[in-house]
Amino acid sequence: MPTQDTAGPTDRSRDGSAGEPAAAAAIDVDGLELTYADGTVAVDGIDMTVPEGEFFGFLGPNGAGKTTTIKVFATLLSPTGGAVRVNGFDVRSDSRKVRESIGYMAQETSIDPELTAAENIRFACEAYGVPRDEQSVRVDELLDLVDLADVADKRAEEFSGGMKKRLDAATALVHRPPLVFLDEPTTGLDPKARNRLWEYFRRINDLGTTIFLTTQYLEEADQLCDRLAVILDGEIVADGSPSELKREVGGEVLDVELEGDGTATERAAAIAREFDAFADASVAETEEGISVTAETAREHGTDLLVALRDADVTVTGFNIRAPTLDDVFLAITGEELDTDDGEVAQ
Ligand SMILES: Nc1ncnc2c1ncn2[C@@H]1O[C@H](COP(=O)(O)OP(=O)(O)OP(=O)(O)O)[C@@H](O)[C@H]1O
Repeated sequence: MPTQDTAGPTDRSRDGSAGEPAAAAAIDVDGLELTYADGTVAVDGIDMTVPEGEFFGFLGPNGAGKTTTIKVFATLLSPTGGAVRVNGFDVRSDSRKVRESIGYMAQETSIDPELTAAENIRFACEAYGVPRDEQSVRVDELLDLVDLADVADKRAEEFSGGMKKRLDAATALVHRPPLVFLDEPTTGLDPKARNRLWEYFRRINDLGTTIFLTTQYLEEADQLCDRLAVILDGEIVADGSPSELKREVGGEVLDVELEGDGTATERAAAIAREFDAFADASVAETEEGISVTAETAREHGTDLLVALRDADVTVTGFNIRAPTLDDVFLAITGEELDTDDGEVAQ
């Protein structure tokens, strides 16, 4: 987000024209709505507050409204309803100040493949108005931060997908913004490259930077985020820390593996739903069989297995475990989060 004069590295002053006091929230959202020109309601009245220093996750399937929301925060789209303050500045009336105080890593990398790693960062320094005499130090610092110092003089076109993403993350940090937006930064990366990026994001957050991350990967949200919100069809349907959300699912999960086709699964699911010992259970059909989440899953799990056997359903395996974020998602939406991995890059 190029600007001429940026806020200094540690300058978090709020000298907005209205002279507002310093806000403790990095992001404050009140009734945000975003309807596109063609009438698509992408964001349908969301409220949220992200305190400074937090690692916040915005989780949802494709098309839920994550990118639209992040674009409003980064002032690339203007809200059609509600109010949003970022680093204390209003996104409508103070958009320049918002842009100066944030870093934004978009879904598509913004690096120039013909430039070297160091040149890409230096270019970003110019674009963000980092003073010339500070640029060399900044370039070295950031190359170190994302472990690209040893390939500083290599052209980005020679880099793997994961290295390009790391370089892209570095370019979003040249002006040392207190808040960084990461829009699905690991989509399409293999697990190893993904893990490495997580390390850098943790490092950036440990240095005090607030992070707002969108992801369709439940494990990513679970591993990284202090708190998260789940968005579905433009509305926030759950929020809290990963452990709070898991607790809300209630009880434990009994996974039952079944022999046979979909008919056996359907019958088993029907039996589990009507099973008296499982009040308020949620039952999902999975690839292997069924998953039953209930307060009494541990206590009465074997009773269900007996009931299944009595109904001639063959159980080939079972396991009782604590809920994961997948179960949270399943409980909220009734569907597993279908992640479209796309191409896999190293
Ligand atoms: N420029 C646009 N004009 C009209 N509708 C749009 C536009 N951009 C996005 N949408 C629609 O708005 C809704 C939310 O899209 P958005 O890209 O914000 O979702 P997302 O959660 O980021 O998904 P993805 O992971 O696919 O990017 C979708 O229905 C999408 O088709």
